[in-house]
Amino acid sequence: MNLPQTFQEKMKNLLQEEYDAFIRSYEEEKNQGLRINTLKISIDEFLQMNPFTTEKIPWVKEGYFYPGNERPGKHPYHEAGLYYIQEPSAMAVGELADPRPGERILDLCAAPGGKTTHLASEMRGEGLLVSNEIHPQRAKILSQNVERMGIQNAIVVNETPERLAVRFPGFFDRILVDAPCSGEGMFRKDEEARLHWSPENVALCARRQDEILDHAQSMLKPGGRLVYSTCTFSPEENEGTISRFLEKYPNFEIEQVEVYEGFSPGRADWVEKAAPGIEKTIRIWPHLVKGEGHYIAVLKKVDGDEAPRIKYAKSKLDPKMLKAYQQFAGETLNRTPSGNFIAFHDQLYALPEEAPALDQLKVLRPGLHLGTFKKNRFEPSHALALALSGEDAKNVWNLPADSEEILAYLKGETLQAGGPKGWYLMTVDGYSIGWGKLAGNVMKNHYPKGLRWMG
Ligand SMILES: C[S@@+](CC[C@H](N)C(=O)[O-])C[C@H]1O[C@@H](n2cnc3c(N)ncnc32)[C@H](O)[C@@H]1O
Repeated sequence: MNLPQTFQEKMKNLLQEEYDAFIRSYEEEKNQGLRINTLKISIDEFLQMNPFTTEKIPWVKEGYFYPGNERPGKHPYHEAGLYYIQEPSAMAVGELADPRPGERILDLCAAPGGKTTHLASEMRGEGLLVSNEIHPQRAKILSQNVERMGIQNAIVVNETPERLAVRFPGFFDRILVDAPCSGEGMFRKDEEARLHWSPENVALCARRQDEILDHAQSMLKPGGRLVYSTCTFSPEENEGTISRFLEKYPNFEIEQVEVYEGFSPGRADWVEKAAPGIEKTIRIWPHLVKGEGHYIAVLKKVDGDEAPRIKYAKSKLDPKMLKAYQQFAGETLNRTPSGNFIAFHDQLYALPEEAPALDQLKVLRPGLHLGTFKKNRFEPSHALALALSGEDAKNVWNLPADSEEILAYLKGETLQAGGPKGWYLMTVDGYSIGWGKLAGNVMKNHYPKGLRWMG
C-alpha cells in the first residue's frame, strides 16, 4: 500500500520494534462490522434470522464481524434498520461513551451517524439526543440514517460548535466529540485520507480539535462526561489534544474506564507536557486487534457552573391538523408515538422529552417526523414507519426477505394485495420497512423515491 513516506518515518520513530508488525497489518484485509440496532430487534432475535456469516466483536455488545465477500449493506434488513454497518474499532466509542436512557446527550461531529445511532440504541428512546453535523450534505446523510434506524428521540442539526455553545451552556449530561482528524487510522480503507495526509494537515487538525473542545466543554453539566475520539495515530491529535485541554480546563479529569484487553494505553512519552493520567486514555492498533486505528479519551467535568435556564420547545398545532392526525392514528395505529407534537409548515413532528427551543438553529429533524398534512388528510412519513413495530399498526403486510415481492417493494413497484383499504405498515420478516396504501386489489407503494433500489 502506498503510504506517505513522512508518515512511515514518523510511525517508525514512535513504534520502534513494534513498527514491523504495524506496517504488516496494512497488507491484511480490512475488517468489516455490523452493529445490531436494538431499537428494532434484540440480539437473540437477530442471530436467529441472521443471513450472514458473522463472528462476535469482543469489545461491543451488539457488534459482529462479517466477511468481505458478503454484502449486508445491500439486504432488505439493512433498509429496515436492523443493523448499521460500522468499522469495528469505531464501535468501541459508543460502548465506552456508555450513554444512559433519560440523559441529554450531544454528538457534536455526528455524520454519517455511526456513533449517533449507537448512542441512540443504548438510550432506548428515552431522553434527548442532539446530533450535530457542520457540513450540510453530510448532515442530510446523518438525518437519513437516524430515520432508517427508527430513532425517535433525536434532534438533527447542522450547526457550528460555536453557535451551539451559545445556546446550550451547561445543558448536556454527556457529549461526544468524534473529531475531524488526519484519518491515519483509516488509511487501510480510505485512499483519500492517504492522499490528503501531510504534517501541516496534522497540525491544522490539532488546532481545530482544540477549538471544538473549547466549545464542547462549555455545554457540559458539572459531573458530566466528555468523550473524545479520533481515527488517527498522531500524538498531536490524541494525547496532545487531551493534554492541552486539561491544562486549560483543570476542572476536568480523565476517567478510568474498563476496556477490552487488546486495547492499549495512551502514551505519555509521545507528547511534551503529557497530562497526568494520560495512560488512562485508549489506543486501538490494527496490528493488535481486528479493527482500524482509533483513540478514545473519557473525561469528567468535576465542577463548573450550573446551567442557566434555557427555553424549551412548546407544542404548536392547528386544531384542524391535530384532527387529521388523530383520524389517521385512530384508523391505522394501535400505539401513537409520545412526545410534544409540533408542526413546521405542513410537517408534523413529535419532539423528544425536554426538547429545547430550536428557533434560529438549522434543524433538519426536530424529533420523530410523523407525516405531512395534505388538504384535510394526513400522510404518514417513512420515519414513522421505521419507528413502529408490527404490533403498533392495525394493518400489516409482511414480505419475506428472500421474496420477489420485497425486491419489487424496494424498487417502488405496486403490489397485488387484498384486504380492507387504507394504510399498511409494510414489514420484512416482521420488521417495519415502509408504508403501502391499499385500494382495490393494489398496494400503492410509499417507499421513498430517493431510497428506491435500482434495476
Ligand atoms: C470523524 S467524522 C464523524 C464520524 C461520525 N461520528 C460517525 O461515527 O459516523 C468528523 C466529522 O466532523 C465534521 N467536522 C469537520 N469540521 C468540523 C468543525 N470545525 N466542527 C465540527 N465538526 C466538524 C466533519 O464534517 C465530519 O463529519
